[in-house]
Amino acid sequence: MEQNHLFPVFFKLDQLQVLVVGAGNVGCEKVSAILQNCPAARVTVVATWFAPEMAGITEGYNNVTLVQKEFSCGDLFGKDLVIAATADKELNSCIWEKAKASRVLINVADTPALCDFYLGSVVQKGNLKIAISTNGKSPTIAKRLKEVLNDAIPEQLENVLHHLQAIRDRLKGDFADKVKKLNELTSVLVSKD
Ligand SMILES: C[C@@]1(CC(=O)O)c2cc3[nH]c(cc4nc(cc5[nH]c(cc(n2)[C@H]1CCC(=O)O)[C@@](C)(CC(=O)O)[C@@H]5CCC(=O)O)C(CC(=O)O)=C4CCC(=O)O)c(CCC(=O)O)c3CC(=O)O
Ligand SMILES: NC(=O)C1=CN([C@@H]2O[C@H](COP(=O)(O)OP(=O)(O)OC[C@H]3O[C@@H](n4cnc5c(N)ncnc54)[C@H](O)[C@@H]3O)[C@@H](O)[C@H]2O)C=CC1
Repeated sequence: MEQNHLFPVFFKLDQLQVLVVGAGNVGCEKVSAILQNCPAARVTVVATWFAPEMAGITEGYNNVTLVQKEFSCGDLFGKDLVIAATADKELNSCIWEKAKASRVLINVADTPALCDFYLGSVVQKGNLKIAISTNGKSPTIAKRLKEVLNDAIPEQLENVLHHLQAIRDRLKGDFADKVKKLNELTSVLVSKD
């Protein structure tokens, strides 16, 4: 079977600078996804025009800056991640070239080959977060699977996480002891009986 070789990580976007170029449907979706996951994300959106929805999506977020202008190389300065979401293929690959030259990680929304990273479909239940990727095969299936998992995961899991954190903080002994105790305590979750 083919395998998905993407390596998943969870970014702290309140400690990083994100640039989104383009504020049409796709730019709006990406900014919305970022803010739903990390309301304190530091985001700059550069676009020649802004879809009206962008105002609503970013309203009240003083960590988001909207700049109406054409993209220029200087926009990448000080950025950690870039999402190119313009409908102009040539411009997207120009942004890609400049990002690579500056060693800024880039996602070109319409061109998987020019993505250093993909956005995932995200299940969120309190402190739990599950990111789903189909290796770019079908984002729609990722979205559906998110809905299935969202329904399947009980709300009470949040309580379990809080209790486990309290136990984890209280456990004495060395690292190996703690690992053993925590594994014993949670074994019931995966027992076959
Ligand atoms: C490779 C990737 C790169 C990236 O964007 O990061 C990528 C690429 C492309 N998406 C396209 C289309 C659509 N994308 C969505 C939706 C989502 N797309 C997302 C991620 C990713 N999309 C990355 C792979 C993730 C993986 O590994 O599975 C999600 C999960 C996360 C997010 O974007 O936040 C989010 C669901 C969020 C949610 O709700 O849970 C829908 C459905 C919808 O909106 O309902 C459609 C229309 C239906 C269709 O075309 O399938 C096109 C064609 C563009 C065109 O034809 O013009 C390309 C380009 C191509 O494939 O060549
Ligand atoms: N990865 C994904 O999830 C998906 C990707 N796409 C792709 O994403 C791309 C964007 O699609 P839409 O948002 O619908 O396009 P759109 O035409 O609605 O918006 C394009 C945006 O780019 C901006 N822009 C254009 N030239 C610019 C420049 N020189 N400098 C700064 N900003 C500039 C415009 O001002 C506008 O805000 C398309 O190529 C589309 O195929 C489409 C659907 C899903």
